[in-house]
Amino acid sequence: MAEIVLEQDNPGLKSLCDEFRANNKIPPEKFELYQVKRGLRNPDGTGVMAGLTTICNVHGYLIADGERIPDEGKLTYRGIDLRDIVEGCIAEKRFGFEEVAWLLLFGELPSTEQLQTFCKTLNSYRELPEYFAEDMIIKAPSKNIMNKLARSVLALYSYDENPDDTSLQNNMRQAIQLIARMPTIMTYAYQVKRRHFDKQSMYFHPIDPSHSTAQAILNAIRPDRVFTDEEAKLLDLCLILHAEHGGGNNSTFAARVLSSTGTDIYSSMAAAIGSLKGPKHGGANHRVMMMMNEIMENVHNWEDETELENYLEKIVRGEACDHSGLIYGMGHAVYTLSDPRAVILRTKAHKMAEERNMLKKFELFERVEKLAPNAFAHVKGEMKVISANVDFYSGLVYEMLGIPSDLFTPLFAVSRIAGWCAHRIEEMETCGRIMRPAYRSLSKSKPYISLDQRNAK
Ligand SMILES: CC(=O)SCCNC(=O)CCNC(=O)[C@H](O)C(C)(C)COP(=O)(O)OP(=O)(O)OC[C@H]1O[C@@H](n2cnc3c(N)ncnc32)[C@H](O)[C@@H]1OP(=O)(O)O
Ligand SMILES: O=C([O-])CC(=O)C(=O)O
Repeated sequence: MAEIVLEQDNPGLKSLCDEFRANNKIPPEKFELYQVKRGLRNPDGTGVMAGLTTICNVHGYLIADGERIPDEGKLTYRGIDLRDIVEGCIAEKRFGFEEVAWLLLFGELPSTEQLQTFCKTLNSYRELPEYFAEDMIIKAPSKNIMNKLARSVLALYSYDENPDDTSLQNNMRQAIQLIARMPTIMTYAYQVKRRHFDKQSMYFHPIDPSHSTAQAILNAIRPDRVFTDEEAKLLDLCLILHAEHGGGNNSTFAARVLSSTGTDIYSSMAAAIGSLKGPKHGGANHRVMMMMNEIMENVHNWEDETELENYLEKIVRGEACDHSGLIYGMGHAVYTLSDPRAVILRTKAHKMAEERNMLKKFELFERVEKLAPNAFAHVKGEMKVISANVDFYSGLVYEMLGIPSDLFTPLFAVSRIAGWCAHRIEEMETCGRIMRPAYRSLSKSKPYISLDQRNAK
């Protein structure tokens, strides 16, 4: 008998899938019957309470008489309203991402001296270990930068003399080094991807130790290393907005689940990166731009709301775009009326679009944001309150900053690693019990049949 050719559309592979389908059915009603919290959600859609945290609070609804009442979203880092952090940094004309990373890790805003020391420390760790770029990034390029980020973070284990020590001191050292190195890994991986897959020039500019995280990124991805202070501050704002979102978002939860086993930081951060890559999570910012490009190509009159809504309905029916049935950048597990990060990004995108003569495109985004809930309601028959999430406008802002789409989701990871590390440390220092939920088994007991008897059937 020949072996099965493991290639797309091969009949042998298809028959394996038929075998799987025939033996692996779980009727959807069983979830209700056994009161299984599908997606770890309560019947009203709220998340199952899985832990306690002092790092962040995500507010998206009110509960009255046991019902979820939609509300404007509010996000606080260590108790401080995200909007106040953003406004504070803008008012003082400062970069804010490093301050936020400190706040998330340690629990209080830093003093000037603490902030300066922290920035210097980050800058002194931006360079990767000797031969890391050559051996881990250049030699094995990946067309997906998130994949390369995860692999590189995991590989850092081999370059760490003390990788498995999970004491607070060692976790803190590793966390700060990772926050410092993520931009370098991301930009190197991007350069190698350009050269290898896109057949373009690759450049490794020297790292400037005086740069903030946002400046370091622009310095590394611009061929001429030129960028304005306004551009760097805008990227910094995006990093602030993406740094943290509570313990329950999928990637942070993944980091916490792995950390609860006592495994090393590199394993838990690689898992979080893998989670964030998913199109229902951080990967949505890339999908939004793909979806909007398709809308721009297929909707004849961008100002015709009926034509646009019809197209959005096609997307929800799974007949257009990636056929997932999702309008990317819309909806959220917690937020209902608004995601505060999307509100800030919309304002920024509007201003940038005015300055760059791109208002027509921005207004199309706004129209999609307005019409998506109707399209969703018409197709699904549900009047669910959905609004734009953080991923809806971020790609547009990055695009206007000249940042390639390859980096949209990786930039999310470069920022969110601050939150992931804070949660890992909190999990290990304050919880200390392995996460181990249960799965109800639906399998029926059956005897083992010997190979001869099976063949005789
Ligand atoms: C940083 C972030 O992770 S932000 C989120 C980024 N993700 C996206 O933008 C992808 C599009 N949005 C979605 O897929 C969802 O809204 C999520 C993943 C964000 C939240 O999912 P849930 O909490 O399960 O959403 P919720 O309970 O509100 O939705 C339930 C139903 O509405 C559907 N739905 C929710 N949002 C959308 C959407 N944008 N487009 C189409 N259908 C949607 C869900 O698929 C689900 O349908 P089903 O019951 O037939 O399976
Ligand atoms: O909270 C979530 O489920 C997803 C999200 O917005 C984030 O992680 O920023």
